Amino acid sequence: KRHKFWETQPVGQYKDVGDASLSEGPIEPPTPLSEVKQEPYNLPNAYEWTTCDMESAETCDEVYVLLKNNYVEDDENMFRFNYSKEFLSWALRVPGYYRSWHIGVRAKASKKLVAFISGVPARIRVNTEIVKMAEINFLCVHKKLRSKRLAPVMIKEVTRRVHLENIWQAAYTAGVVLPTPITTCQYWHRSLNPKKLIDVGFSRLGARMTMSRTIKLYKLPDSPVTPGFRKMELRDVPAVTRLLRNYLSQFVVAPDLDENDVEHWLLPNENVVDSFLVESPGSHEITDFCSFYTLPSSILGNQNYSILKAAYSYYNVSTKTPLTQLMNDVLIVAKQKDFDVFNALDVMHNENFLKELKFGPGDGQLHYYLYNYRIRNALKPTGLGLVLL
Ligand SMILES: CCCCCCCCCCCCCC(=O)CSCCNC(=O)CCNC(=O)[C@H](O)C(C)(C)COP(=O)(O)OP(=O)(O)OC[C@H]1O[C@@H](n2cnc3c(N)ncnc32)[C@H](O)[C@@H]1OP(=O)(O)O
Ligand SMILES: CCOC(=O)c1cnc2ccc(OC)cc2c1SCCC#N
Repeated sequence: KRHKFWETQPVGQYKDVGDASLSEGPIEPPTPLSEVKQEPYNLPNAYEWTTCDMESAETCDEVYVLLKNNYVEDDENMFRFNYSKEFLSWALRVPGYYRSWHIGVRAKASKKLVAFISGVPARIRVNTEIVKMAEINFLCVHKKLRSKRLAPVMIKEVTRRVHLENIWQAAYTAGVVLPTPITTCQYWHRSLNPKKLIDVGFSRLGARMTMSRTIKLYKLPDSPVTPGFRKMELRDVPAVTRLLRNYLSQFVVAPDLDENDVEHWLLPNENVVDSFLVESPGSHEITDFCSFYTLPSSILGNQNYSILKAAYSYYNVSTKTPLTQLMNDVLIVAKQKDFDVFNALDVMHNENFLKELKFGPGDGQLHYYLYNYRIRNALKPTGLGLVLL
């Protein structure tokens, strides 16, 4: 497949795959800041760049509406992600963020927001190297402006603005195959409300299964079973940071999280992220941690339902409680909070609980990418310790 834009970029090219002579690390060296293009890339005449100040409720709402109507849909156009405003604020206003990396495109005449792309700073460890990167997300062009090569301009502009902050690498995911994934993950889904998932057409009644039999199959206890299982609190940040840093050190690619990052990304934030831990009743030692984020989707073209309430597995650490038991407690809490489905990728140690806890494999894949950074050895999802939103 011809990638007229991606063939020009410092990313692993298909022709490089398997070339052992290429070393791990940056593909291109940094440019002297004085040589980075100072002015924005050109847009078609009718459009103009805008920086989206996500601290402004009005701008946050414009980004929310653009994504709600034009962001990612599944292949059967059954769902479209419906990231909430508070979620977008959380995902974009991260410790040390750059407002200039929240980039919009407006139609000059109407001032309507018609496209968006975002970057947030992150420290990502690749093997033993900790690399300052931009995590790129929420790339979106209005449905009416598709296939006009706007995306490459958006990508070059966010690249330029990231370069101006002396950062030369990025991480991103996509459902589409581009040059060249560092690994490819599978989505898995655990029904919590099987009746709704069947009604919307996502799930089908199994052969020789009645609806009541199916509901019984996915039934969960009313409350978690692990002694000492409780919501994470601010006072837990140091212990959770230690637990998580130790756990993530085993993966080839993982975020390098400090207490500030843990407080932002993992402290419970209503309707955005939920996190729990196991505190040993006797020693008060924190032995396990689990978390999920809330990402609803619009249900497209269904008379009875308009929103799918989905929870997405985030970071989970088990050092004492069996991972399967810990994750079953998370499913119990998600059901209590009226989620319809609990989703997980086959990253980290997730494959150890997926089948036993009645997850089913999805038909979508998620490809992970690094920009301007080559990884020497092919990476399996079990070697990946990074969950992007
Ligand atoms: C050092 C810092 C570096 C920072 C930058 C790092 C890189 C960050 C990269 C971004 C990471 C984003 C991560 C992220 O946000 C998570 S993935 C979600 C992306 N968004 C959506 O799928 C929303 C719905 N779709 C759209 O809005 C449009 O279809 C988009 C805007 C996707 C493409 O608009 P369009 O009107 O449909 O298409 P044209 O404008 O005509 O452009 C066609 C060209 O765009 C390439 N394309 C298509 N989809 C892509 C995708 N998801 N990533 C990268 N490239 C993508 C495509 O291969 C082709 O290039 P090629 O000819 O070479 O093949
Ligand atoms: C019921 C299981 O599917 C989803 O939860 C879901 C919801 N909304 C989407 C919106 C866009 C979309 O585009 C790929 C997929 C979904 C999916 S399946 C992949 C995400 C997971 N897990």
